Amino acid sequence: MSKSEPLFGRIALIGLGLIGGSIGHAVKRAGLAGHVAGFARSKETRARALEIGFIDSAHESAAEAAQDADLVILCVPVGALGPSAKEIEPALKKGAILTDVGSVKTAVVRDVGPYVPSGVHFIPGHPIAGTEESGPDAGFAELFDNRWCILTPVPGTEAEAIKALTAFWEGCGSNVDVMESKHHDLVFAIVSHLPHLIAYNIVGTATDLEKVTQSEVIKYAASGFRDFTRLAASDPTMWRDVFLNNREAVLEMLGRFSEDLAALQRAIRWGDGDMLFDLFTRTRAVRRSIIDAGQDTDAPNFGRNPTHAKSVSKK
Ligand SMILES: NC(=O)C1=CN([C@@H]2O[C@H](COP(=O)(O)OP(=O)(O)OC[C@H]3O[C@@H](n4cnc5c(N)ncnc54)[C@H](O)[C@@H]3O)[C@@H](O)[C@H]2O)C=CC1
Ligand SMILES: O=C(O)C(=O)Cc1ccc(O)cc1
Repeated sequence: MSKSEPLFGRIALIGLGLIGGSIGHAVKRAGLAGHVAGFARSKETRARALEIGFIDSAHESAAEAAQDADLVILCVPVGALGPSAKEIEPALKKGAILTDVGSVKTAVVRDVGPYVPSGVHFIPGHPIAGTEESGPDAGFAELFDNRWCILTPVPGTEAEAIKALTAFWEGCGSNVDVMESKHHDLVFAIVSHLPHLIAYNIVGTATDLEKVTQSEVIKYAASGFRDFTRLAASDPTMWRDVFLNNREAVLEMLGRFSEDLAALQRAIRWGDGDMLFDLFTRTRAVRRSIIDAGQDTDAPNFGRNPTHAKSVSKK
């Protein structure tokens, strides 16, 4: 990513964890802003963000960080987006773009929408990139490279504002798609939210088993189970908020999933090998399609902080 004329004079990051931090790093890498202002609730997080250098100024209130900003990005858990928007409402300047990075979109339109002053362009967003880590040290500039970022503007949003936010995410390394918020929530219920729920559940079930001790689960964990433990290590607050705020779509997908699981249960009970073989053949092809589409989960930066990877390999 080469540096060019900044797209925005002042950017405000509200929330300085994995996503806020990664945006800060990506902005610095590509020179997308003249100044990056940051807000986090804790003094330690603000100090750490300044020390790492992904923000230029740290502020004790979200409103102070958002003051005079051309682009304000809410990077807090979904349940905290509404209260954060309420807090910054009086500080937002006319013509500014307000966006977020929440994993759920319909609830964000509902919760943030009422606090958008006239003349401010509100465009909900969702970068499809992340890891199981959180906090200011988890962020890294490459997180968004070749990943999708979905924008879900409400009808009537100015095209120029959507264009500017698209250019921003492209500057961070992403490819941008636009879709309707309800559709977004349905798609991500199956490709992201349900997989996390299944991971939380299987890891919970395994560690609850009476006859298999927790130490045996840890000792003999095969790679399939290990993959689930990575997802199940994701931030509890973030994922609680995702499930509480995408309830309908997740329950819809969970209903379908349970029916399909019952069919598998029946096939195993009745020794229906053909059914099992046919399904496993179809699912194997899906993995190949993902890799062919360039979304290779084994790519070096998928779900990995390269800084951490380096420090681990040095040991
Ligand atoms: N972690 C991931 O893989 C991805 C997360 N997202 C979304 O990004 C957002 C942020 O997630 P992360 O950066 O991963 O989380 P994080 O836990 O690393 O950072 C969250 C930040 O929000 C602050 N915060 C937490 N509760 C707050 C509250 N009630 N009021 C004000 N500030 C609060 C924290 O102090 C921290 O600065 C979430 O909405 C999540 O759905 C989107 C894509 C991927
Ligand atoms: O770590 C993983 O495997 C992820 O799935 C990352 C992720 C988590 C939540 C999102 O809304 C988008 C991406």
